[in-house]
Amino acid sequence: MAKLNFGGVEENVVTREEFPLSKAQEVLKNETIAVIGYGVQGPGQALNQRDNGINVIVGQRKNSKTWDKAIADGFVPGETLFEIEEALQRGTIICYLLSDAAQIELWPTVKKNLTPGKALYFSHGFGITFNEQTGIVPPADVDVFLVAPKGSGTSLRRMFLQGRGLNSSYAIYQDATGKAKERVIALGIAVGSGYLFETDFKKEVFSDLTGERGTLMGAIQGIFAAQYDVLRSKGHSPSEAFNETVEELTQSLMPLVAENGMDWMYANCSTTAQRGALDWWKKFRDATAPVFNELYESVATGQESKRSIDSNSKTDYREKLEVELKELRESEMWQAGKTVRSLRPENQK
Ligand SMILES: NC(=O)C1=CN([C@@H]2O[C@H](COP(=O)(O)OP(=O)(O)OC[C@H]3O[C@@H](n4cnc5c(N)ncnc54)[C@H](O)[C@@H]3O)[C@@H](O)[C@H]2O)C=CC1
Ligand SMILES: CC(=O)[C@](C)(O)C(=O)O
Ligand SMILES: [Mg+2]
Ligand SMILES: [Mg+2]
Repeated sequence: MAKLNFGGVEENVVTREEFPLSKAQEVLKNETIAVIGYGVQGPGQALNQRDNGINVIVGQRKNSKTWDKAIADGFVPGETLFEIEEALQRGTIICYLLSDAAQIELWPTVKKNLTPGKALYFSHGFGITFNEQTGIVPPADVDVFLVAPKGSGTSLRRMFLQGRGLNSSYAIYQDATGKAKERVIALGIAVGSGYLFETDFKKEVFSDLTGERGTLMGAIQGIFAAQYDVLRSKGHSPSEAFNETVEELTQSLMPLVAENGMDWMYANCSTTAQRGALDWWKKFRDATAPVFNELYESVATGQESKRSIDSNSKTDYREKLEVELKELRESEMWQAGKTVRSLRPENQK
């Protein structure tokens, strides 16, 4: 555990230095990690664990697309790939990586197989925090914890293969065995986390639901669309509007922010741009703060979780999501983006 200063606030974090992979392997050496769900997080976490020498198996619905995906990834039916109930019986740590809505439906089967001393692992605080909506109340004699990668499972795997690591939060909800902390940290390292920071189930889900509806996915699409539409309404071409709204950000400026912070990115732009950005950013902050407060309230009161469960429990939830994703994809802005991406020199045939 390292104590680091985050903008004046001291936090305990876990780095690979004081909890190396060898220690994670030692902690987990007698465990069978059963990854239930092979959508986005499932593959990333299962493959990284396997590459890290952890005894991991996958539980999926037989002859489903994701069953076939697990086979294509090298999991072997009857050896490391099982139908869900058998994987639950074999697993000593159950990684519950179905979609949050699907976790509700399967919970009775999972609960039945949570025998004393096992552990129930999540990558989101959703099911436990909103258990009045989900019904997910674990038995008292099992460990319950989470490792929440702060990013897509696809990135978790890509970064692992590049020798990098996606940061994760971790939280312990129940420590029935007295070993919950070492189990959760070991798993955090085994799934390929960069560093681990501590949270609790409620803070993880409140922040995560806010972030994905806010700057990470929802607000960013909204601000892109607003600027693009204004530029187009003033007669700017799609190329000019898209490059000025998205392409320059993703290709040039965000990598500079990632490298060394916002002031570094500003300092690598013109002084004209710096003056303007420093004059305007607070205006955007003040205009959006009320929306973020409304969003957080909607998360904290369970409205967002209810909306997610109601929508994503319907049998045609994926088709419904695809209709709206198609609208995004076929919007002028993102159609212009498709052409802009194709014109990147590295994409030229
Ligand atoms: N997508 C991501 O990168 C991230 C996900 N998480 C969390 O990880 C967990 C898993 O998320 P994802 O991988 O995105 O899930 P997902 O939405 O991709 O679904 C995972 C699996 O659940 C299966 N599934 C769906 N409905 C089912 C049902 N009724 N019965 C049996 N299986 C069913 C799907 O076929 C899929 O294989 C969730 O708690 C999520 O909040 C956390 C961080 C990032
Ligand atoms: C990728 C991630 O961290 C999200 C946006 O919270 C999610 O996929 O739920
Ligand atoms: Mg997230
Ligand atoms: Mg999320």
